[in-house]
Amino acid sequence: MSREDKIVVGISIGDINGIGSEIIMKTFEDLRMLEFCTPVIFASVKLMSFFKKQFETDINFHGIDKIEDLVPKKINVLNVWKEHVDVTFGEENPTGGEYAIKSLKAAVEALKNKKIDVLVTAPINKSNIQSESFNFPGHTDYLAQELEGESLMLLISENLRIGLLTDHVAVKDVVKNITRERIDKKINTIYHTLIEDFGIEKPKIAVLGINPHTGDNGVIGDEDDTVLRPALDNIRNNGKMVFGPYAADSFFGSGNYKNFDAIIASYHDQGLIPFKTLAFGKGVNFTAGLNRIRTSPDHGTAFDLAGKNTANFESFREAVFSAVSIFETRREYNEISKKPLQASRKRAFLKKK
Ligand SMILES: NC(=O)c1ccc[n+]([C@@H]2O[C@H](COP(=O)([O-])OP(=O)(O)OC[C@H]3O[C@@H](n4cnc5c(N)ncnc54)[C@H](O)[C@@H]3O)[C@@H](O)[C@H]2O)c1
Ligand SMILES: N[C@H](C(=O)O)[C@H](O)COP(=O)(O)O
Repeated sequence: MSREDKIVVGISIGDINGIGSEIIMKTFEDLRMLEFCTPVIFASVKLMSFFKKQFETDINFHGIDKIEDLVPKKINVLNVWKEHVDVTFGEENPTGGEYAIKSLKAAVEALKNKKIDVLVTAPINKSNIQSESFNFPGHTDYLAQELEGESLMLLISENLRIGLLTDHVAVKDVVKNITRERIDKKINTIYHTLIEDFGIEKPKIAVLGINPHTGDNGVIGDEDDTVLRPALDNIRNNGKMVFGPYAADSFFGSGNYKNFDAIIASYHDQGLIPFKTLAFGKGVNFTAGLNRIRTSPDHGTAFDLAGKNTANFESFREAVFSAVSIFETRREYNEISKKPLQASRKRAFLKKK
């Protein structure tokens, strides 16, 4: 397989009744995208031809039956299935879930076997994907099982990175999931990803509190004092620049978030509400900490817009750019790390980022 040195970007189709197909095609309609990456869409040529007609685009696909046959400078479509599939835009139904998972499983297999360099996932619906063979609340949890490493859901944009201590966890279960072990693992992951994937030499990390006003000395809950503070003190004593816990309510409004390379929120909405308020449409969801790279847009299936040709594709395009950029930064970091005597090269790498 001649890849002409382009990074191979595998793309899972997501829920076929959502906006996934539209944002993928809008992204690759711009043929300049093919100058720095080779896309492979995991779906079927039949299905993609249906979408092409639906959205009246003149995009050209190159159908392949084996990943080894992919061609650089083409928008490759790997036939993961051959049968006709009914698309019913805007409908949450079992077909949408079934084919989303077929596509995702094939793409993750290719990622594990290094047939693709990075994976960019189009959005899935968390309800219709559930089955006996797939019982995960999202991509992050599935990838954490399939790949190696300690995963972290990390939302990134040009000026903001927010990671989550607990991600797809019901609010009633958040507190019991915030353990010393989890805090150590998540901080370790964000620390290493900032250095290795983003080239930041001495990362500064802020952590948001669990309770309102970080508990106000135990008046509104004591977990900030009994669990979070001791864990962060220990991490600090071991040399990492970790700050907080900060009261979450004023952290973004005050502008304090601009002083850090990344912010760790205690639970999903504490982190994702400010992120999506500040960066929606341009943000990227990166599964950090694993031995392979996966990104996705910062939004979901948007069934209300599906089939209408009005969805914004910029976040998906950013997800492709980010995956490629993280892949290159990590590769460079790993190459330099293999030659520890070249310390000056490593310093230069970290400074130039
Ligand atoms: N990466 C993923 O697979 C992913 C991410 C987020 C949500 N989801 C899932 O998607 C489903 C729907 O979730 P939701 O309704 O909470 O969020 P959503 O992001 O699908 O929609 C929220 C709002 O944002 C709008 N919106 C979303 N994407 C847009 C785009 N590209 N252009 C313009 N407007 C856009 C929608 O029209 C809607 O009004 C849920 O099952 C959720 O779990 C999946
Ligand atoms: N929490 C993510 C968001 O709101 O954007 C989303 O649910 C995606 O999760 P996965 O990447 O795990 O599918």
